[in-house]
Amino acid sequence: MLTAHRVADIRAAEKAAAASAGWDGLMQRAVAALTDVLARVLPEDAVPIVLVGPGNNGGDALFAAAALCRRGRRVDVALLDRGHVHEAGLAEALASGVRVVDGPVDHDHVVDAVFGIGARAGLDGRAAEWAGWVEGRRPFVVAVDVPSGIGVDDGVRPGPSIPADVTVTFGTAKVGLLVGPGGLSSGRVLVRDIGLAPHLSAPAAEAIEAGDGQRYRSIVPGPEAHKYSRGVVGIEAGSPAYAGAAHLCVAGAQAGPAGMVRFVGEPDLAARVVDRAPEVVAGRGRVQAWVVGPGGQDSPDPLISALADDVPVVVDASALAHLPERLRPDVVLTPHAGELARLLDVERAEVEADPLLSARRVVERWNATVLLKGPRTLVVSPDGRVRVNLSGTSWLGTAGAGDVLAGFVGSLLASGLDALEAASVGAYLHGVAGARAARGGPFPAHVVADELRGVLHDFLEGTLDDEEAR
Ligand SMILES: NC(=O)C1=CN([C@@H]2O[C@H](COP(=O)(O)OP(=O)(O)OC[C@H]3O[C@@H](n4cnc5c(N)ncnc54)[C@H](OP(=O)(O)O)[C@@H]3O)[C@@H](O)[C@H]2O)[C@@H](O)CC1
Ligand SMILES: [K+]
Repeated sequence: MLTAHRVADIRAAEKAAAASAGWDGLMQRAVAALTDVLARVLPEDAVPIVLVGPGNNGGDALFAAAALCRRGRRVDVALLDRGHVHEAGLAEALASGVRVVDGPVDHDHVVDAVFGIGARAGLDGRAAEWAGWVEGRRPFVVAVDVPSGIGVDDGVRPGPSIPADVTVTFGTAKVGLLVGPGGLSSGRVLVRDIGLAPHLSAPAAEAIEAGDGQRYRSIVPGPEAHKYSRGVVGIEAGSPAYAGAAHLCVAGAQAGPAGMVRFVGEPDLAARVVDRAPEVVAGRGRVQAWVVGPGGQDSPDPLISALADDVPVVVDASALAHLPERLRPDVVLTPHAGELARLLDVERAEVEADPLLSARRVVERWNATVLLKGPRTLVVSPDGRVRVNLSGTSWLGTAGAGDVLAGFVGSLLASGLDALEAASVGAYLHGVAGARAARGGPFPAHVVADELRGVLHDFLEGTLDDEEAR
């Protein structure tokens, strides 16, 4: 599990760690980690420019620049403000042969050490000019700890910023490296240990990784299992206009761990679903989780009757327009940004600018778990836990992919995972399945359902490849 913390918690952990390692000791661990990454990701013959701000973030990079020079590399450094700079770092850089220049010119490699966790979101003045230069030239950028200009705790990007290809972050990830525009500006996030772990509080957000399958072995059927013990998922989905949503939702559910899928809907549609998926049982009966809404009619009835069963419910698409006053934590709402904006009666752009805040508002308003679909799908629980999904591919933006996801999450709920786990495992594996499907180029959504089965198997067996999952 990748963990992310808020700045206040990181500062507290640093303080505790510094009590034994000393502040300089901690910084030198960060410097060693940064130097190591820079030496690997920057070509030998490149002359990077290090953009240095006033704080310790700039200090880290000055020491790392010095270390690279001592290894025979050439490094340029530009100082945001000569009057405010990590003096010991600058002295070591100068003594090691770093060249101080006015600013970036024709550099193809940039190390962004303007601001770290002391950053306020949005750049102005000289830092904003540098951001403009980066935007125009598009060099390869390595961010030190965080890309400068983003909100470190929330991933907002209210003004100019310096997007990174790689972010080397110390001790733990920051929430802003994962969510919202900041998450999309951080490139590949490499977390490097500097000894904070024993001092960190509970993470503010987590992201499932390829190696986490062992945690979910409870969904593998035991020797005594039968179809009912594995869980039954009930689906009310599809309509004459969107018959395909019923098929795709069922396909998603069948790819999951539940032992049986029940389908409730118009007799014609139910007959077509069973024709296509003969294992499906049409008609009502006991279920351990419901999925309502994919491609559904504009009616409150499916959600009302699903909620009456008192089992976990996935509420998707058309059903999102019919929420009662209050829900329960075992209800998973699965809006995309536009649907979530409608729930909050705000513009879609407002949701996209700060998805975590927007998702939290819906969680608080309805007391339900929210899975906010997007390039970085978020899952937020009423108990405060947050998961960010890092798997996937832009090719997943395809009609029907959400129907597959809703069915798959329903199946995970029916098998006994709690709402946050079912939603986040579902989003993660759905993303991996999309990435696998995309190896052959664009794909229709039913291929995601086909891939899910194998992806779930590999995840649980511990054989999923981390590279494939990104
Ligand atoms: N502590 C440790 O043990 C370790 C720390 N480490 C490293 O230290 C980094 C944190 O260092 P840091 O605390 O010095 O903060 P950093 O972000 O470099 O500078 C803050 C300064 O910038 C200014 N400023 C901010 N935003 C601005 C804006 N938008 N526009 C203009 N100005 C702005 C801000 O001004 P202020 O907000 O105070 O007015 C303040 O003066 C951390 O990310 C990691 O790299 C590692 O070495 C491991 C050990
Ligand atoms: K930085």
